[in-house]
Amino acid sequence: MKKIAIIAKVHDPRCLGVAEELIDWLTQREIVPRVEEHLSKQLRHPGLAESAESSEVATGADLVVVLGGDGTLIAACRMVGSREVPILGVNLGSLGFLTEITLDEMYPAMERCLAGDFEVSQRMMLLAQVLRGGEQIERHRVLNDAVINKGALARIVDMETSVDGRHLTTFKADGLIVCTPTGSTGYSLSANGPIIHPGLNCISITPICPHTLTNRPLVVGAEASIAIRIDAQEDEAVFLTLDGQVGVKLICGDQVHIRKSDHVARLVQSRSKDYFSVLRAKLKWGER
Ligand SMILES: NC(=O)c1ccc[n+]([C@@H]2O[C@H](COP(=O)([O-])OP(=O)(O)OC[C@H]3O[C@@H](n4cnc5c(N)ncnc54)[C@H](O)[C@@H]3O)[C@@H](O)[C@H]2O)c1
Ligand SMILES: Nc1ncnc2c1ncn2[C@@H]1O[C@H](COP(=O)(O)OP(=O)(O)OP(=O)(O)O)[C@@H](O)[C@H]1O
Repeated sequence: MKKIAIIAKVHDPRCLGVAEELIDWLTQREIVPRVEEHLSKQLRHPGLAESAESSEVATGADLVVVLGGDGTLIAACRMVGSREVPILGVNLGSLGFLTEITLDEMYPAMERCLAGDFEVSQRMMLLAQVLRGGEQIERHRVLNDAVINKGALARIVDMETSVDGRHLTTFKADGLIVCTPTGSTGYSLSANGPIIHPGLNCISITPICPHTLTNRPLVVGAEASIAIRIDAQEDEAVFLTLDGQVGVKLICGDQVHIRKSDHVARLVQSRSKDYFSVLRAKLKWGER
């Protein structure tokens, strides 16, 4: 393993410091890492790392090291895109549900990665498309979720939803979360969605505050094709938010199509913890 990319949380002095140390460590092993331009500009010795645009930082890499929190890891998955490069997430954020390697574990984990001795957890992602007047105007890959949400005005949004071309229901709600098993512990969890083990391949459709006594989150198969038609007044703001980080303004009649991506994210696993211990430690699951 010779080509390593480093993606660090922006404007974070702690992440910058750890990145500097990691670059020194890699330099001693005759590896020239690649970093994003914003990080390169802040390094004390920028010559020790190649610099690339965010969209290119993972090109040709054997491993991507993420220094930050869950948000940085999610953003890194978008930068990796379809390349399926293994991602080692080192938690320098607050929760660190997805970035499960601690700073103490970073160098032993790096040693193992360089020796090719590591396991990855393969995570399904979703592809979300927005169609306006039958034309695709947006296309995004997400690790966690695609969320339709109303704007500031407190009006219900009507979302006519079908699965594999069959009518499911018209959700009347504040919004709708369509998430992967990885994303099930994010926003969907807050909307009473189920916790889904990331080893499964499936999609959860979780309404946000539906105005009914009977709606419950629905889990469909990974091959399902979900279509949601937005029915809102002209002056109402409705948004599609991808992984909580990219926003698209929707208008009445827009169709949001969501299905499994052809590509997976590959997260390097910690040797010291498993998914259930992370659930207990980070989300206090099962505590009473
Ligand atoms: N009410 C909510 O719970 C709510 C609202 C908006 C977004 N979100 C989630 O935040 C995600 C974006 O994360 P961010 O860090 O960029 O935004 P953020 O900084 O707003 O973080 C939200 C929190 O969710 C945690 N988180 C993110 N993905 C997770 C996952 N898969 N499992 C468990 N915890 C997770 C983060 O560590 C953070 O503590 C979105 O994809 C969405 O799932 C949650
Ligand atoms: N390199 C990067 N490229 C793009 N966006 C980034 C990058 N680093 C951080 N971000 C953005 O900064 C936000 C905050 O980062 P992050 O979530 O990692 O920190 P945190 O809130 O401290 O940690 P946690 O998510 O574990 O609570 C992310 O949602 C992401 O949008």
